[in-house]
Amino acid sequence: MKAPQIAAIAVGIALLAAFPAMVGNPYYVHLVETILIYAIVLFGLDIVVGYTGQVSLGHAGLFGIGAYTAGVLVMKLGAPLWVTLPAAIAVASVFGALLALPALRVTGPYLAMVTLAFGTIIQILINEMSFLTEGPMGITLTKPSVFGHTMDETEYYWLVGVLLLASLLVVHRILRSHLGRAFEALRGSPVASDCMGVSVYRYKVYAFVISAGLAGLAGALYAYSEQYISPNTYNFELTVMFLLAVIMGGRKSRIGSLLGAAIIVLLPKLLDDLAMFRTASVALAVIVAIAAGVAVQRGKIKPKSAAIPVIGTIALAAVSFKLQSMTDWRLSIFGLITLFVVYYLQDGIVGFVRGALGLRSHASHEAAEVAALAPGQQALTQAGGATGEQLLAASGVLMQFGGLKALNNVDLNVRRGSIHGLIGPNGSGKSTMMNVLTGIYTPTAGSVAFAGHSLAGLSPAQIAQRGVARTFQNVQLFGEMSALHNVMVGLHHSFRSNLIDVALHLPRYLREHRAARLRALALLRFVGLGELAGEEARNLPYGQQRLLEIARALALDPQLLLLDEPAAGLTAPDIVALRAIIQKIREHGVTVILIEHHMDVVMSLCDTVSVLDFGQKIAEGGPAEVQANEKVIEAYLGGQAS
Ligand SMILES: Nc1ncnc2c1ncn2[C@@H]1O[C@H](COP(=O)(O)OP(=O)(O)OP(=O)(O)O)[C@@H](O)[C@H]1O
Repeated sequence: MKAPQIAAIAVGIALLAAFPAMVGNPYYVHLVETILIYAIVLFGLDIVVGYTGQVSLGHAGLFGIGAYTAGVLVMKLGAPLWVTLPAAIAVASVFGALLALPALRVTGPYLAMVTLAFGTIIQILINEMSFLTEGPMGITLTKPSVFGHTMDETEYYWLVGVLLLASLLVVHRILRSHLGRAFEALRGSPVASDCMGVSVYRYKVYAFVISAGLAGLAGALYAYSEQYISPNTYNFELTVMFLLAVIMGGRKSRIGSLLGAAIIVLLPKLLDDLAMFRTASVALAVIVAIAAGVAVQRGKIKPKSAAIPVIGTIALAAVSFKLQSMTDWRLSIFGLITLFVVYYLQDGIVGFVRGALGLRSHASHEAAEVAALAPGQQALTQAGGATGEQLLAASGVLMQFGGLKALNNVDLNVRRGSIHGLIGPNGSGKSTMMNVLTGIYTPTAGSVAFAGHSLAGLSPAQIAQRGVARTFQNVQLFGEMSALHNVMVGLHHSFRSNLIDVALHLPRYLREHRAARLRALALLRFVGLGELAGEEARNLPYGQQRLLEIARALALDPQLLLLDEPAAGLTAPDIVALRAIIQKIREHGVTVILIEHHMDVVMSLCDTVSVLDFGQKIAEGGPAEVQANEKVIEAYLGGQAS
């Protein structure tokens, strides 16, 4: 972290700590306390929404579970704070795991509906279970006691501040670690995550559990803060507010969460007070005008797109001076502001400001790090096993989609250390074979054995962990992540660190992180992408995206690498470089199955070539032999051959 950043954080913390003394008014202290508590929920919700890309409308329910766990423990057992907070985290985490179950089956609007139902059920249960929760009457609590001393409003505010900072640090560290990269990867491409050994199922559950734990902690803090809890609080409106706050503040950002929390707490208050609303809307118009001016000048956005937010905020400021009373307009203005932010600032306020000021979310010194990398830094490890022995044996593979036999009784035997070509006309079943070998499709009949062990019943992630890596015909990168982080997802298997190691930055995690980073940089250099290590994958040209997929697959330390049309979309010089890369991969003992339409690439690289046509293997042998095979010529050229 750079010195100005550290100074800014120190000033922020000092201001936060001194706030009660500065304002002196308990109402404002309570307001900021609520913002801090909501921010803890939003840190968690952002993991689910911003990082893994799932929708959750169940977080108000989880927040309520935290509040009621603390409330019930205090009411029934007189439990102290050090019991209620961990209990709230634990109970909410268990419910978070339950909430994750539908996310494993459905996505998008369906998931929104299921999580919404979850939240509603929780609210009803709290209402109905009067023997435990006092039902609609609610539970009254006092501020917590520590060592026999009951905290006052300011002391409790400090406690919330400390827990907010602790949550922020832990969440930030998790999201910067291999766990965070796994969350982000499953948003970018679930199928590629699985094929990198990062189980989509497992990491979705982790994300929901961590997120729920934070909601539980925040709920418990909220119970003490309000000193009264009732089921009405944890309703649909609150859950929508939480979601809006993440979107408005800016997803994948802790500052965005804090900003979002401030908006949802302060905006309704602001709309209650006309004078304050006028001042705030003028301030907003000035800020937006300056930000838009800077962005246009730097060429980040076009004047036309800058005009809409500028005009919108100026119009809002003008309207504020026309209004005589806020009462009738409160909800309409709230709705309009929300609509405006969500529609025009799709990356949220933080995303907009970052874009306008040309700031990057990731550090951009990766390219320099590659340049400084020791020449001997190893990219590939030597794959074990005796060259020439059978590595992969697929026999009698049948893959049926309805009436279509995409693969019909196909045998494929691949020797260790070889480059095995798999060719055939379009639609002949090559990619289907890849998907069968990597566990994405379960074959209708037949068997696949890898290194002497059957792959039957294994998930794609388990097959990847056994040493089978792949690239995809339609590139499947994690678009929002840098090239370096894409490769580091492939190195997920090299981490043994758990949540504690990550949260506390224990030596084991730091060692693994450093090693993985160096290895990823070396892999990028290996495929010639060293200069672009810090670039977001989606911004790379198509050909380089293909090379990045190869680097990511190699990060798995595979014994077998499946390349699905790696030369597609590459220029002639790039194809020459690709050939050299594939040769080097083989020299490291990695076996390669190569699907390719560029026949010169196949013929110059492959030791053996198998040819598929209409799902059946029609020929197999050395490149020259296959090229001269009449059935192959017929398949490729149709009737013209004869
Ligand atoms: N999930 C699926 N559901 C239904 N049909 C499928 C599915 N996947 C593949 N197919 C069909 O199986 C056949 C083989 O497709 P596949 O993609 O394996 O061919 P390919 O040899 O890789 O072709 P190309 O070179 O064009 O990529 C095609 O007819 C395709 O439409």
